[in-house]
Amino acid sequence: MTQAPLNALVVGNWKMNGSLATNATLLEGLRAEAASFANITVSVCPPFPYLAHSASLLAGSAISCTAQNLCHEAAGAYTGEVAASMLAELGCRYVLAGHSERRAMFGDSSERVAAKTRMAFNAGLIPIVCVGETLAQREAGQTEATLSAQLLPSLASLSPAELDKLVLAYEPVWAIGTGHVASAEQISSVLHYLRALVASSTGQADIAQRMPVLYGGSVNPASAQWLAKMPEVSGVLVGGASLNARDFSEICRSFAQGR
Ligand SMILES: O=C(CO)COP(=O)(O)O
Repeated sequence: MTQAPLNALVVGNWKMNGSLATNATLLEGLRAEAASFANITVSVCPPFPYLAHSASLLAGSAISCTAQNLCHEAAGAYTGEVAASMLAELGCRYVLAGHSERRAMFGDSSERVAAKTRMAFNAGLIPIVCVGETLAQREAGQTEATLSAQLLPSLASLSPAELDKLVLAYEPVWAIGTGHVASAEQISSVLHYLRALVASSTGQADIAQRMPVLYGGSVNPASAQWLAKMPEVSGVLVGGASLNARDFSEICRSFAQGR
């Protein structure tokens, strides 16, 4: 398997946490450390109401904002939803699509995630499509079938140019917020499978080989040290540890030094 691109991507998913005051402290702390991870791409995902504020606090830095979700339609009568174009206007570079919490709690089917992926590309955003199996699915030997069913609809409508920009995130549900990081062997096997799946379903083997695939699930400064040394891991999607400037900076630094 060819090595993933060297420039790692580390994304901090704040989920539904934060306030104007704590976000300012967190981002100030990150900016103070940013020089130590300048050779990688770092992005944070504030909740929607804080995107503009966070983007203004990050102005002039290399750290970007990613949105946690987007609407599956472009505009119109979708009360409570946020369009991709709005996120682009606020300066978001990436947007998560299909996070397991959205799939499990908010009805994001794989077809809906595919529509969100399309909306993201239409607005010039880069979608980070998240996939991951539950413990029951893993124990039943259904990991690959689950990931395939989650991902294939999103791949179906993409042009080769779009496919070449797509980012995937493998987040096993049983590893999220549990303190239980997947093993290097488990991650390696799934990331290999995902790149093979992209290659076989799109016919774009070269793009599949270089497609960035992140790992997420209880990443902390200690696990980031060995994750950063895995060539097939293009970066990480960090939840809890991204709420602490020191921990998140340390994770970013591991990837900056490991590349
Ligand atoms: O869901 C995640 C990131 O999107 C992972 O969350 P934790 O790092 O808190 O396990």
